[in-house]
Amino acid sequence: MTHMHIAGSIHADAVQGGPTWLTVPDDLNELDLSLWPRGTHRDETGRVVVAGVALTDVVAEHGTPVYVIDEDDFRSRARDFRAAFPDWDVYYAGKALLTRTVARWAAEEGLNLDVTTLGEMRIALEGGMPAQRLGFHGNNKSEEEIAFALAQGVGRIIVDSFDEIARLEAACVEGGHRAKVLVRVTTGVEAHTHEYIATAHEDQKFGLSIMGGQALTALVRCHSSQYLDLLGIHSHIGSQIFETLGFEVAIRRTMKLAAQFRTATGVELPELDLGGGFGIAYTSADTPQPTSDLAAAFEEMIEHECRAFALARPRLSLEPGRAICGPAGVAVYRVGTIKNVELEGGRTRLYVSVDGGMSDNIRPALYAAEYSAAVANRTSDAEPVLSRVVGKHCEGGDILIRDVFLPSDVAIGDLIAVPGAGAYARSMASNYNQIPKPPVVSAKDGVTSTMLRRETLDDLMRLDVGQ
Ligand SMILES: Cc1ncc(COP(=O)(O)O)c(C=O)c1O
Ligand SMILES: N[C@@H](CCCC[NH3+])C(=O)O
Repeated sequence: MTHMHIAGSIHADAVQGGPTWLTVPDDLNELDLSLWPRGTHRDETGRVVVAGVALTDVVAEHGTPVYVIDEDDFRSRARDFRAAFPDWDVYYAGKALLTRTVARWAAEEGLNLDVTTLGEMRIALEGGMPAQRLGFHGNNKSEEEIAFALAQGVGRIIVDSFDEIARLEAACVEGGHRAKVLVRVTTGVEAHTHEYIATAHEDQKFGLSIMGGQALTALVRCHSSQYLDLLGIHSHIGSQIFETLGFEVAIRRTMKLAAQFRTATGVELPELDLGGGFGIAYTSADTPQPTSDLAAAFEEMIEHECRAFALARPRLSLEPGRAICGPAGVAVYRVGTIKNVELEGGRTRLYVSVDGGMSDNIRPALYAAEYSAAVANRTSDAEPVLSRVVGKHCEGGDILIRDVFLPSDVAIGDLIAVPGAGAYARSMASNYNQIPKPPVVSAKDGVTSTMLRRETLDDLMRLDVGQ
């Protein structure tokens, strides 16, 4: 895979040996506050403080690597969505980060929850999210998962295939249930994001195609089913998206589909879900829109398309994941070894190895995703050097941050803090190289509390039941 910047990029002051968007920072000790949980700062001794807790103290208690989630930051972003989209339903996408505590925060902030598996459903329910506020997704829901969802009274199931519609109807017959459904469609939008996280183009596994006609057929099929209550259309165009153009096209095409459905059945669909995908800043080159601007743009598009197709405004919903939990999270690693590697042209690159890597954050390896970092335990007046933060796995591609400026005196034992780490890092973690997964700790008003404990080697050994 070629290296690409998957979000916005700037092309100023290209750094020799670095990507075009990277600039030499004026002051490494200064944190770019657009990347960190709200209120993050350095204290008088230079330590990075998140939610009133110095990361050195978090590490003293919980070790490294550790994921720290600022509770107030998470809640405030949830509230931003509620305030910006007051009469919409906001489903927090649990795949980004889900623990029972996180489910409780979402429930308390008035969010609903998007779940994709039995495991996510169980954690959501045990965290106190009422079943009727769950939206159940997935392109291959099992009979067991469907039966569980129906028995719990999950609020809506987003169907993704004709096979699933039949499976769902069979489960309704078997359990004596009815199911509320939305049909996930592909709008053909080529979202501007990494190929692996774009989901509205035709040639991929999710949804039923509007262009190919399957979306309308599925809607009519669900509408005529005696076991299903069809609520509407669901579209999710992809993730880490900065431009509203893709959403505009998706809104136009889903509204047109709703109009075609009305022509076919005489019925107007009551709901439209536009999915998630709102991008966040991982580096200073990323400039996401404020949630309120997004909302204004969405409202304008909806109003326009409703008028164009003479449709009543449907009940609307969104599914932001990353935009709520991503900026709330910071990953903290400890530096273990440092190598100065000579490159062509007499240049060198500092390889800084930390005690985690692709097992706790696969995003750089999977999507060439970029991050930034700061030394969290102290300030430094040393000059900035172009560095590469790498993990401890047996893969050359085990790179956490391909290009980042660190102080030239970065040393063994220093703490490297990575902002924007709340979404899709710990939730996508693996045990590659038999590395136990790191803990997730919440922080609020100077106090930390463990949400997910660190896995232990004993946990891993217990799985190995062979002789
Ligand atoms: C159906 C659906 N909804 C919502 C999301 C959440 O996306 P994001 O975290 O980018 O907001 C995803 C993941 O991309 C998804 O697949
Ligand atoms: N996991 C992806 C986004 C896709 C998520 C789910 N549809 C990421 O880290 O960016």
